Amino acid sequence: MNHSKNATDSHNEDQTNTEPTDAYIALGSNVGDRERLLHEALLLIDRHPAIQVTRISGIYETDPVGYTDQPAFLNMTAALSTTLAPIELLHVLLEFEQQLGRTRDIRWGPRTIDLDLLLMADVQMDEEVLTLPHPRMMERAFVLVPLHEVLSSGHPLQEQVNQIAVRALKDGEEGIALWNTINWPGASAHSAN
Ligand SMILES: Nc1ncnc2c1ncn2[C@@H]1O[C@H](COP(=O)(O)OP(=O)(O)OP(=O)(O)O)[C@@H](O)[C@H]1O
Ligand SMILES: Nc1nc2c(c(=O)[nH]1)N=C(CO)CN2
Repeated sequence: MNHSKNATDSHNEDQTNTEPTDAYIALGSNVGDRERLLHEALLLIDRHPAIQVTRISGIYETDPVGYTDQPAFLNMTAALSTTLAPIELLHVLLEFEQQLGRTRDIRWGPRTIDLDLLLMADVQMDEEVLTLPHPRMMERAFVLVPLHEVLSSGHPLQEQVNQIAVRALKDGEEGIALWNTINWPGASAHSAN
């Protein structure tokens, strides 16, 4: 990736944080060309001057959870490095959801793309507009299975995430199966570096 990501870029005028921070996001899609939408979302995110996609997981096909009368999802996760503050990153993700045709009709219902912010360094906050860590992530195998592929070694949640993910894959009861991997330029395995 040869995008300019310096702090003087016009997209960065509101930036409050100049040190890059690790963040983890979950991506989901169950409407339209699901795989293309995930790929488009990653490209939009990586092209943002203050964000770099550093690792991506495989893509998993998953049974719908919560509201079950809807098509299967494709889910994946990505590790990011960003100089944005948490709320700024959330707004960028919400803007990209809009660009990719996201509408909000049924809670937990079908969507072209869902971009959830899971973790951002050791930030903890509990506001309606942004709760970190994501309040439902530890109960969602469709998040934890791909997350265990990209979580940095030594991350405080690594052991817990790995345990749940390995159990979900072994039991085979969570309706999760590896679907594909995205061909990401410069990627070795699932790394986007
Ligand atoms: N960690 C977070 N990541 C993304 N959105 C969040 C987060 N915390 C709070 N929100 C808020 O939740 C709102 C609704 O998000 P969204 O429609 O994607 O929910 P959902 O994906 O249907 O359900 P869930 O939140 O259970 O994943 C967003 O507009 C955002 O302001
Ligand atoms: N399998 C699966 N189920 C879901 C998903 C999702 O991404 N994958 N997202 C939801 C709302 O965030 C609700 N249910």
